[in-house]
Amino acid sequence: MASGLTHEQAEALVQSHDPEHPANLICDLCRDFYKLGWVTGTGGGISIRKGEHVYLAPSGVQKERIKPEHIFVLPFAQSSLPKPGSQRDFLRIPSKEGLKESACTPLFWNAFTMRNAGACIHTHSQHAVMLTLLLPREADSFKISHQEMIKGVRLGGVGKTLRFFDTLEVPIIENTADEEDLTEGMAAAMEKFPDAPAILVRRHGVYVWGNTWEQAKTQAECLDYLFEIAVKMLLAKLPLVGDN
Ligand SMILES: CSC[C@@H](O)[C@@H](O)C(=O)COP(=O)(O)O
Ligand SMILES: [Zn+2]
Repeated sequence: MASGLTHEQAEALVQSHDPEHPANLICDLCRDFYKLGWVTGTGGGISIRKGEHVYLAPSGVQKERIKPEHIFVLPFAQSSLPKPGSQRDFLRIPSKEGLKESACTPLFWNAFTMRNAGACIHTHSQHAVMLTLLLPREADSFKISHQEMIKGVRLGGVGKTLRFFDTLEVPIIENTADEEDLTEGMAAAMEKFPDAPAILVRRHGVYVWGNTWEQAKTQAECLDYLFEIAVKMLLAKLPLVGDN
């Protein structure tokens, strides 16, 4: 293997009895996310960075049925965004024929490099998608205030938690034909909105990150709740910002 690891060393990267090991967690969390409708039909997923290792699910597979032996591992030490395919310097590639790393890899990498995130979740939640359809076509962000669940979201996804009287703003970017082509748009939105904890992708879903997998998960839950209630508020013609 290009990484210089022996086969045994590479396999040891994904083999652990610890349920909190990233390779076990990705499988476990994807099963939970599937039940929420976040990763059905192979879409969506989660990547975890632990120290210098980034753990990734395979592309185009039933995410709720992934096993630890299907997990890819990349070194985070690669300073620039890893290029697709062979140019990526994997520490571990699954032996199962035909598996390729998630197409979301460069988007997860945005969260790791630009926010120093420890995990990034991508969902195809219908709450996120409906919200992007109900907001005006020209809107480049979603804003909401005066909701208790805003307090579960962190500044920039990794900073201090927001307060009840803060307005949460999540940028919206346009979808592209291929997942990888969202990479630059996501990075540009993260630069323009440094306080945003997530990026909505119109007609597609959302990317949410956090310092740890626990924080990424709870923030994804708070945001999904806020997207859902915002959809209901818009349908009820209630304003999203303010307490009238
Ligand atoms: C229903 S297919 C959706 C995918 O193309 C994509 O949007 C996605 O989120 C998952 O990409 P994947 O490469 O399977 O991890
Ligand atoms: Zn997707």
